[in-house]
Order: sequence, then structure tokens, then C-alpha cells
Amino acid sequence: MWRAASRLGAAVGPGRQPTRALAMSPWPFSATPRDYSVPNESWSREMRRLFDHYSCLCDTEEQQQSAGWCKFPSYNRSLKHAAGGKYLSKMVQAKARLFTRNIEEPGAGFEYAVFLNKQEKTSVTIFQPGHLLEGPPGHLHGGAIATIIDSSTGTLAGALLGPSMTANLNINYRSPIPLGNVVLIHCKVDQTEGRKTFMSCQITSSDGDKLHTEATGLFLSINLGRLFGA
Ligand SMILES: CCCCCCCCCCCC(=O)SCCNC(=O)CCNC(=O)[C@H](O)C(C)(C)COP(=O)(O)OP(=O)(O)OC[C@H]1O[C@@H](n2cnc3c(N)ncnc32)[C@H](O)[C@@H]1OP(=O)(O)O
Repeated sequence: MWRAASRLGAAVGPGRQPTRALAMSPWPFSATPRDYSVPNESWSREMRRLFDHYSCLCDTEEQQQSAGWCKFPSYNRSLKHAAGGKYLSKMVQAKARLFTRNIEEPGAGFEYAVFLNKQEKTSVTIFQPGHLLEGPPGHLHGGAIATIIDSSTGTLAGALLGPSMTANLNINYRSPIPLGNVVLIHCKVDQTEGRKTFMSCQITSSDGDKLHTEATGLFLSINLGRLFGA
């Protein structure tokens, strides 16, 4: 199924934006938070093609109901929202940024967008790794791979379960990922037992032909108040 999903559809007009995104709770910082998971000038043709393809699946209410896809917006600050500003120093509140969104230069770090299918409990992340994420020469660092896996599975877990944390990640690195190459990260929920959600994930080339990475993860629902010492 993962492979089939990556092959769906052809490219549509460049830079087309999804008309529907997942409903989010009100943003606490300003009326217009910036969604980082939209095309910018660093995105390759393939990145835009995949973005347009998955955006099309989210386009209309009818398609949403039949296919169940939506784009998950991605902001660079979540801390004040999560903690309600209560337990954190002003210094931390002012400086904290989501790890994957704190490289300012477009294309230098993590360029990605997450599309969720809540009905099927799956997600697809389209990911274009930039030059600041180098590990082996010309290729993506294993820690950066772990980061994008954690972010992708964590986003799916958060959307399905609410506040949750990664308890365990197991990663098998099968083939190196060249910097700049667009890859797909397919995540799915395998099982839920009380607070525990078991997930699995594959990273493939954008045509689905090459397997780069496989992973499993365990996420636990948490009480946010406890996380911040309540
Ligand atoms: C929307 C926003 C967008 C934003 C989108 C951004 C997405 C980014 C997502 C990033 C996510 C992260 O990086 S999170 C950061 C990395 N993770 C962490 O730092 C977590 C650190 N660990 C912890 O805080 C804790 O260990 C918890 C919360 C995971 C669990 O603690 P707890 O709540 O007290 O639960 P505990 O009683 O220990 O365990 C409950 C049950 O789970 C089992 N269990 C616990 N840990 C494990 C484990 N590693 N492997 C197997 N099983 C485990 C226990 O045996 C038990 O089973 P039984 O006896 O009940 O059967």
C-alpha cells in the first residue's frame, strides 16, 4: 500500500496549495503563524510534484471524506502552547524552537510536509534533506534520519492520540540517503493498547523503488501537566 500511494497521480500546477488542512487549536503567538510545510524556493520539482499530488487528495470535502487525507501544518514554536507559559522561564519561552524548524536558510535543513490519513491511521511525509544535515559525505546523517522519523511518527501519534511522547525507536538503516534527494516517509499505527501506540515506518525513494530505512516506535499518551512538573 505504501508503494502504491507514492505512485498515485501526476503532477498538477506548480505551487498549488491545499485548500484544506487539519483543524488546529488556536495559535497562541499571533493571528497568523507561519506554516513551514509549504513550498519555498528551495524545493525541487520532485518535492513540489509530491506536495501537489498529496495536496490534491486533501482538496475537497468529498475527497477528504472518501480518502481521509489532510495536510498537517508545521510551526516553529510549540513550547508556550504546550506549557501554557506557566512553568517556563521567559528566556526559554523566547528562544525555544521546534528542532526541525530552526534552520532559517530555505533548503539547508529539514524541508518537509506531513500528510495524514486519520481514517487509515497512516501518514506520508515528503522530505528533502539539506546540506546542513550531512553525515557520510554527500549523504544524510543517521541522527537526522532518526529526527525526521521521530517527527513523522510523532505527528501521526499526536494527531491520533493527543499529547504523547516517544518511549522507544528502533531504526534499521538499509541504504544511504543522498542529500537533496526527495524521500517519502510512510508511517502507520500497528497496534494500540491503552496508553501505548505501536507504530512502524519506512523511508523510500520518491518512486518507492528503493528502501532506505525501516523503523518501529512506541508512543505513550501523556499528561502535559506532568511533563512540566505539575
Ligand atoms: C501536535 C504537535 C505537533 C508537533 C509535531 C512535532 C512532533 C515531534 C515529536 C517528537 C517526539 C519526541 O521527540 S518526544 C522526546 C523523546 N522522548 C522522551 O524524552 C521520553 C522520555 N520518557 C518519558 O518521559 C517516560 O518514560 C514516558 C512518558 C515515555 C513513559 O513514562 P510513564 O508515563 O511514567 O509510563 P510508564 O509507567 O513508565 O510506562 C507505561 C507503560 O509503557 C511501557 N513502557 C514505557 N517505556 C517503554 C519503553 N521504552 N519500551 C517499552 N515499553 C515501555 C511500560 O512498561 C508500561 O507498560 P505496562 O506496564 O502498562 O504494560
